[in-house]
Amino acid sequence: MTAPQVVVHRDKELMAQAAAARLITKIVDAQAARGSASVVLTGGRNGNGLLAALAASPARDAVDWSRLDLWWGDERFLPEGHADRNVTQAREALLDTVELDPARVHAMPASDGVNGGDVDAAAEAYAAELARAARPENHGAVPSFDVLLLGVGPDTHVASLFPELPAVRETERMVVGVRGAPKPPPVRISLTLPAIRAAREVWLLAAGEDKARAVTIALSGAGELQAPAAGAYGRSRTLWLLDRAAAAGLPRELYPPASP
Ligand SMILES: O=C1O[C@H](COP(=O)(O)O)[C@@H](O)[C@H](O)[C@H]1O
Repeated sequence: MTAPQVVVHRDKELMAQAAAARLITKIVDAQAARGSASVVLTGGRNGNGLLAALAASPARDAVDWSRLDLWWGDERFLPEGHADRNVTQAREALLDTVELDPARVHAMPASDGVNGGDVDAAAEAYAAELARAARPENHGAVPSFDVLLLGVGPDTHVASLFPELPAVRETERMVVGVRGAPKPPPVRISLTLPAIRAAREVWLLAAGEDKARAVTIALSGAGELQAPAAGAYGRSRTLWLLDRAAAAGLPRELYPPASP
């Protein structure tokens, strides 16, 4: 477990731009070191804000997009192309504007795909795809993602791991089907906490007043069953990227000294 590091930016626009710059650097460094990079995307407002900022950044041309594997931390289990699917929103924000290798874009299954409406079968299929991509040196059933992004929900959910639902208790499987999510749609697919913790770096994004309570709870010692964001950490680094509004409830000792 890595201790959380907190960075606070002035507002959500600056947070998105700074996170995009950070992600570009991380991808370029991973590609220089290992030939390719892998990133797990998140849905939600802050995740899409980061992708839009990346699309607008001139530095995006420093990335070799054809040597980037993209995975998803969760997906709303809806038909292919549905406007509420995280992959649809990511395509609109960034993916359709860069030269990705389609074989390296690992979208989670749709509800009208080969598994039909069986969300458990769809979750198993995604787990199998992750397992095929894992290398022996990864020591697990998922690749060692370079960066795994997570938007933090106002209820402290991350990916589609909601407080007290069975998915957040999962300790064996890497991907699960989720039913009864309190945020629509109720049926989803999610990486589990063990899969999230296989990442080298986990970056949690939260901006806006409506996230302040969740951020304070998750960073103040709450348990992961009650506050799933508290259980999300990376092997080398856990970074909380916030704006001032989301950081407003943090106790002084958690607030970074050099914040504006
Ligand atoms: O439904 C979801 O919500 C969370 C958080 O979204 P936000 O809009 O409150 O920032 C997101 O992380 C997740 O991927 C998504 O499916």
